Amino acid sequence: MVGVTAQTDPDDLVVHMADVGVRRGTTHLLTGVNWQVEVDERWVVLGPNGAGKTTLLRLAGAELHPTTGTVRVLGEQLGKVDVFELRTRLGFCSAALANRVPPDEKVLDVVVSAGYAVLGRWREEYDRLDTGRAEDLLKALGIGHLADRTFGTLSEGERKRTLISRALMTDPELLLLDEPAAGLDLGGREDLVARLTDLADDPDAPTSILVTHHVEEIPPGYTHLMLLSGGGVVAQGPIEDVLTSENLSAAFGQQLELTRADERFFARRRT
Ligand SMILES: Nc1ncnc2c1ncn2[C@@H]1O[C@H](COP(=O)(O)OP(=O)(O)OP(=O)(O)O)[C@@H](O)[C@H]1O
Repeated sequence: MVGVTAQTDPDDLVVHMADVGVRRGTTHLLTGVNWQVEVDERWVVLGPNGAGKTTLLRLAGAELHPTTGTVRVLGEQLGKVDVFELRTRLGFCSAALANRVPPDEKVLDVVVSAGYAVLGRWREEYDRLDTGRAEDLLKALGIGHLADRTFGTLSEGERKRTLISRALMTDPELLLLDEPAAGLDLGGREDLVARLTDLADDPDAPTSILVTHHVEEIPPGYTHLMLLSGGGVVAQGPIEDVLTSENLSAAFGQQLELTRADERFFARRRT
């Protein structure tokens, strides 16, 4: 395996998984995962459908406990910490969350309500500072003009950007993005990749982990890669070491050719 080197104190790691397995009945969703995410790293978790990517992200998001092994997030061990408290330090963005947003909720409220850990309620007296921060985040994601629209009227790309703004609202120490570009057209994907690149380049932005199926969706500025297949780690470490045609072919079970242009990646089947 490439790149497992760090001997950092586990308490200083953002995510620390040791021999982690997740099982449901007789199905092994993840097996033998060892992973260390350090402060300011930007990780991509890549792999085919059913590889275990979302399961891994939910562990890092304190939404799931491991069946075996230990998971520490922001220095706290799952099973020994109040996960509700821990989750206030995390920003999570997923399709599951998008489905829980009431369609008639105002975009600004979707974002500002993150500070109150609620969805679909807009009666709280939001602090002026919170509202200002939410407006700034929407602007930074290029959708400041949509603050007064309702969530249900947004395009898929606009929804994704609203939810990323929401995930950033509480100034999290770890940002978790589950397939942020899923369902976007080419222009929407490229726009989102550009926004995520800006975020990755921002020294004040949180450590982040992004799950995707597609190398084309890897934003420049992301530093590390975990390749998963069949619930196991195929390779992990710095992107430039790990993202190779060979590793990609092993993860996806077919002969793939990886090309790189500037800081972007493209893959196709070898002919
Ligand atoms: N509760 C469960 N019981 C049995 N199998 C499950 C359960 N939850 C998930 N799985 C299976 O575990 C595997 C990993 O699921 P997971 O959602 O983590 O994969 P993924 O890599 O995110 O997939 P995708 O890219 O398709 O979203 C899948 O084969 C899924 O069907």
